[in-house]
Amino acid sequence: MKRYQQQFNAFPSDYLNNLWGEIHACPYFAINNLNRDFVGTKGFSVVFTRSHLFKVEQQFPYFKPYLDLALQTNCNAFYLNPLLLKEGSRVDPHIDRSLRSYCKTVEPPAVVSVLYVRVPPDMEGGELVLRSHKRQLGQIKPQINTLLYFQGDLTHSVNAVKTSGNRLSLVCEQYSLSEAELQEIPEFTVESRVAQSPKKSRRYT
Ligand SMILES: O=C(O)CCC(=O)C(=O)O
Ligand SMILES: [Fe+2]
Repeated sequence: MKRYQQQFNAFPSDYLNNLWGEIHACPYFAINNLNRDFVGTKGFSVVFTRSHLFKVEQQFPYFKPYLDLALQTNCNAFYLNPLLLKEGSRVDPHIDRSLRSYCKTVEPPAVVSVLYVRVPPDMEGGELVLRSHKRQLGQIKPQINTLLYFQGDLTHSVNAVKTSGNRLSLVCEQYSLSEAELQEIPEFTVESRVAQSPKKSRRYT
């Protein structure tokens, strides 16, 4: 694969509207606690292995068309997250490696797929910047209904959104793990601030 590639007009437009509605209606959809790099964003995450793809499709049927198209056959573990940015939100430079909380030795994903579900018209800011060893490879201006794939070991960031409106992307980190690593990954679990038990959730009082 090239370092990144884009597939334009990936889905029928009613699918994007459906995704938008379903993600907002989902009880897990809440202020993100992904990590400090995600500033002012909302979302939730579904962690699953290929053997439990059927569970994702059962519990979140609206993700199925995306998964059917975007999942790579050589990958066996996935971290799927809808991500909402509004005016002032940004994502600081990082390499996706969300499965590290389950398995310390995990390498970055083989590939990351991103579908742009909604983007404010005439959005200023909000570009995805891809880098390899400090060298900028591309600055991608999100377009609705574009499915982007990028090599999973690239450092990337999202510039602060300067326009009002919503930038919703559906991101999937796709890993090709060894059998031993795969044992450490939950077969199916949802991560959300909403799903945290009262004991675990931090309170700022
Ligand atoms: O929405 C994007 O363009 C990328 C978001 C991102 O980097 C992530 O969710 O890890
Ligand atoms: Fe990322």
